[in-house]
Formats: sequence, structure tokens, C-alpha cells
Amino acid sequence: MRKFGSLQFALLVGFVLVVIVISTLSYFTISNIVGDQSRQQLQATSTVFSLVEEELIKPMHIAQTLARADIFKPYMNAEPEQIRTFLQDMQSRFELMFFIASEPQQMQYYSDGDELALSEEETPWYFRLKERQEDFYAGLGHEQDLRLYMDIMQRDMNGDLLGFVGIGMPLSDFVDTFSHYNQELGYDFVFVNSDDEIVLTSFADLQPRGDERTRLQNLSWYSDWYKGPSLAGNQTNLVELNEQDVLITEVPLDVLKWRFFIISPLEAQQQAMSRTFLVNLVIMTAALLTLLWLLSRVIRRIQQSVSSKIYTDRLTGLFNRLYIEQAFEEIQQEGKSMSLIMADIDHFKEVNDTHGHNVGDQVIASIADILGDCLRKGDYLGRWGGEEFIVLLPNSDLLSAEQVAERMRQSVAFQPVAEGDMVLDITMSFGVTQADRYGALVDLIHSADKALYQAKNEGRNRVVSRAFNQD
Ligand SMILES: Nc1nc2c(ncn2[C@@H]2O[C@H](COP(=O)(O)OP(=O)(O)OP(=O)(O)O)[C@@H](O)[C@H]2O)c(=O)[nH]1
Repeated sequence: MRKFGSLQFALLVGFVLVVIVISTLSYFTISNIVGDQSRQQLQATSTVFSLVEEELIKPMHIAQTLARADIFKPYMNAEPEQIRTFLQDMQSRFELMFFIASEPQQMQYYSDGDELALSEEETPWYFRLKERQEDFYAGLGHEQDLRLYMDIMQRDMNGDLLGFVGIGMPLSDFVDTFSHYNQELGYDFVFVNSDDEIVLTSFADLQPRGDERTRLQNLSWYSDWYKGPSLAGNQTNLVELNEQDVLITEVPLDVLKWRFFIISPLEAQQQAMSRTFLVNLVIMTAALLTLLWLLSRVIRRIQQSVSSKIYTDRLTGLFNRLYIEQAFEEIQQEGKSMSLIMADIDHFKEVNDTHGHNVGDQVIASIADILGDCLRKGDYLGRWGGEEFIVLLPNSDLLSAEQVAERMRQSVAFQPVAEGDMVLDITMSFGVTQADRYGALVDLIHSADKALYQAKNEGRNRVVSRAFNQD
């Protein structure tokens, strides 16, 4: 059935809306991906930064400040008992491990009560640092746990060596947190000291063993990664590692004179990006479907309200002529056979003349209700004009159409119409026709009209049927 022209308009508006939504969401998806990419990289480095800041730099700053504040100097050659008490006190106050390696006494005292004599065999580090004349050194050591040590040289007023103060802290929390990053996000890390030796790393095969340490320059990726000195002291480059593309970011750790490298696999980032893309896609599809659903509802509402106005007879609520004509075309296009009934109220002029035009209108509306009650769902009842009604009965032969007309006639005849305190006996005449093949509606109506005319002539309140094309 042909609908109204605004449907095309509504579809056009819908199409434009869909295009706008797709473009907007695609834009957000793309910018999300781009944003995500940089966020991922930033997140990788910033979480590691805060971890390093919290676990390494802060305590090391405290340690440095303490060691340089000259508070150790009075104890560098004090009575052993005094040294022990002082170190124990420092350990409980700062929750760090302290030691004093005293040059005059050639003894090393630990804050946990241990002590040992300085010797090339037992404390090789002491002699190494003394040799190097460096006043500060950060290193790693294993007692029970992995520990970070900072050794700070102490001299007296004349510049003579008093020994070293050592401050150490456990790295177990740091290593645990980083192994979590490693499992969750695939990040690896490598810390190198001022000699470019690897001191701490998530790669098991690169872990330092005793004095045996791998140099940064010996790593397989280093030569590809290193693009020359950078001004900021840090750089991020893409290299291949174990047949995988990885981003390696260098970060200087000035307080320790170290550097560290974060190695993040590109695949993990790509997976995260695909996840973002998928989430966006799902949101986009859901939004689109919701929009289309809303749109179809709006269109249906508009259709219903417009068609109810265009196709409905105001007085009776029945289909009007326009609708009947379109329904006829539709039935015809479907190739269905059809019966048609024309029905006319008998002596309606008298009703009008006797009771007035308004009562006449009410009678027409009441008759419409009565006729409607006599029909099946697929039949079409319309007001053809005045007090004349039309019924289209698809797939109905002449005999059954005649029976329908008879049912209607009896319903009207035996159902007086009440108007206010009046009760009116109304009758109707019916002309029925049927055709398997038919052309224009007007021809079929013409045939039914002839039958109706005959019914009127034969005394009214009756049904006359007549095959289409019957002379
Ligand atoms: N109240 C009212 N009257 C209408 C309407 N449309 C047509 N009429 C009247 O219906 C009457 C139809 O009269 P006629 O066609 O002469 O026929 P009839 O009086 O019904 O007599 P028969 O059809 O020969 O039985 C006319 O008086 C019209 O004015 C309408 O919408 N409302």
C-alpha cells in the first residue's frame, strides 16, 4: 500500500543521522586509539616512574641527606658500643639498614649487630671504592633479600679518610611490583649502574651473579636501539627483541648515577588498542541500533497519526474513499478474487427531515458500528459517501459475500438505533457483486450499484447479488 511522502523524508533524515553518528563515533574511535596509544606508553613509564620514585629515589635521598649531614662523622672512630647503639637507633628511626666501615678501626659495624674486620677477602668493595676515590657509590647486594646499598665516603676536616657509611634498603617490594607489571602488561626492565653494568633486571638470564655482570652494550638490542646521545638524556626507540617489536625507553636515575630501561612489547599495546576499538565498535553499534529503533518508532507514530487523519472518515471512524481505493489496488495487485458490497440506509431522507441532520449523523455513526461488528478481520468497511457504505471482501465468493450482506442487513434491521430518548428502526439495502477478474473499482461498484438499485426497487431492506459483467 502506498504510504505518505514524509516517510521518504523521515528515512532521509534517518540516513543523515546515521551518517553523522557513524562519522562522529569513528572520529572518537580513532582519537581514542591514538590517545590510547600515547596513554599506554605514558602509563607504562609513569607507573614505573612512580614506583622507582617511591621505592628507590625517595629513600635514597633520605640516605644521602643523612650521610652528608655529618651526623655519622663523630661515630666513625667512636667506641664500638657507641657505634652499635647509634646504628641500631638509626635503623629503628628510618627503617633502613645502616653500617659504618671505619678506616681507623678497620672494622665494619652493621645496624643489626653484625660486625666484621675489613679485609680484601671479606670486604673487597671497601678497597675497591677506596681505590676509586669516589665519594658515593650505589650498588646491589644479597643478604636474605635483594638490597640496594649506597656507600658514602666520610672524611675528616683535613680530608683524611674516615671510612664509609652504608645505607641499605630491601628491594623485595620493588621487585614484586615490577614482576606484577611484567606478568600483567609484559613490561620488562633493566637497570644499569654508572659503569653501564646491569645491576637489576626482570630478565632472569641477565641477573648479576656475584661480580659477574652483563654490560649494557653487550645486549642484543642495544646497537639497534642507540641512536646517539640525546639532549634530554632519555630516548624511546622501536627495536626487535626475540622476533617481537618492542618499545624501549631510557630513563636516567641521577640520584643513583644509574639509568633504567623500560621494555614494552608493541603487541600488548596493540591488543589493548584492539580492545579499545572493539569496545568503541560495540558502543557504536548499540548506539546506532538504538537510534534506528527510536527512528522507526517515531516514523511509525508519524505514519499512524498521519494515516489515521488521511484515511479515516471523521463521522464514523471507518476508512474513507481514498483508503478503500488504495486497498482495492492492493488486493488487485496481490491477484486475489474479490467481492464487493454497496450498502445504503433506506429512506434516510425521512430520518433527516423528521429528526434533523444531527440525529441523521448519529444514525450513520451507529450503523457504521453495527456493520463493523459483522465483518472478519481482513475485510474492509468504508463510508463511500452520505449514507452509503462499501465493503471489500478479499478471497470471498459471491455466496459468502451474500451471506455477509445478509448478516449485516439483519443486524441493522433487528437492532433499533437509540438516539437520546428516541429509538429508530432502521433498515438497509445491499447490492453484492463478485469477480475473479476485474479491472477498475468503478466497474465493480457499478455492478454492485445495479444490484443495490434492484434491492431498493424490490422494496428495500434486502440483499441482491449480481455477478460482475452480468448483463
Ligand atoms: N445527516 C446526514 N445526512 C446525509 C449525509 N449525507 C447525505 N445525507 C442525506 O441523506 C439523504 C439521502 O436521501 P436519498 O438519496 O434521496 O435517499 P433515501 O432517502 O435514503 O431513500 P432511499 O435511498 O431511496 O431509500 C439526503 O437527504 C441527504 O441529504 C450526512 O452525512 N449526514
